[in-house]
Amino acid sequence: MLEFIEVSKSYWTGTQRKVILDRATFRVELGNSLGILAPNGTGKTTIINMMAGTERPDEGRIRRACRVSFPLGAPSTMNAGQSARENARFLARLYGLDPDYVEAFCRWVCDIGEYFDRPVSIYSSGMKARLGFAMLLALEFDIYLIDEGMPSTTDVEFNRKAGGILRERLRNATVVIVSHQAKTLEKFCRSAAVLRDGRLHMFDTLEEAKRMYEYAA
Ligand SMILES: Nc1ncnc2c1ncn2[C@@H]1O[C@H](COP(=O)(O)OP(=O)(O)OP(=O)(O)O)[C@@H](O)[C@H]1O
Repeated sequence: MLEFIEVSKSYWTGTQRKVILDRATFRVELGNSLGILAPNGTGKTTIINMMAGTERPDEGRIRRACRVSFPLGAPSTMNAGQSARENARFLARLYGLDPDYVEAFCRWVCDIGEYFDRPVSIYSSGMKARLGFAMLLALEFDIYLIDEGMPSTTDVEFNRKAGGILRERLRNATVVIVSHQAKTLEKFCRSAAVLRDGRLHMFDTLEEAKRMYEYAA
């Protein structure tokens, strides 16, 4: 279970205070994947980063009683000067896993041929997205954090494979996806929330959340 207790977070923009969360209390229960809907610039990434622990709340507490992932696509998960192979093996050592397994898994998921052994700095954005997804799914977490949906590649086959892997993983794990569009959440989330004016409004179904999101838009 991942719990926010009376969490407040805001930024000073230079002229005013931008409130992301205002004494927000909510829980992500294991087995109940959650989608959070919010317009651009309202704080989705900040909330995901607070869930991951890379951003601190100004006030309140965040309890993680399970293994919570780093966010999918977080730039800090890859060393651009190293190859996908080196990144995968480093990640394996960091998490105490077999480097041969993690390398083989990432090589299979990425499917980027000889580029797997070339530095990440020369990859296209689609290749980086594939590697980010592979590195996240190579590790076992109870809750996977995804910012703005699955990797945005144009490769239909990869998208199908990635969706299949995530669905398989969700038999035993939970996902939190933040997005500005409901379509991104449809495939993977059971319940949903809408972020508005510093509050997270929780709903049992995505349909209910969509109604509030679209009504208030
Ligand atoms: N370190 C910071 N200092 C000041 N303002 C910040 C900082 N980080 C984020 N913000 C502001 O806080 C707001 C929320 O940012 P955040 O990136 O969490 O939003 P988002 O909903 O993920 O946006 P997008 O959908 O555009 O990616 C934005 O207005 C952003 O400019």
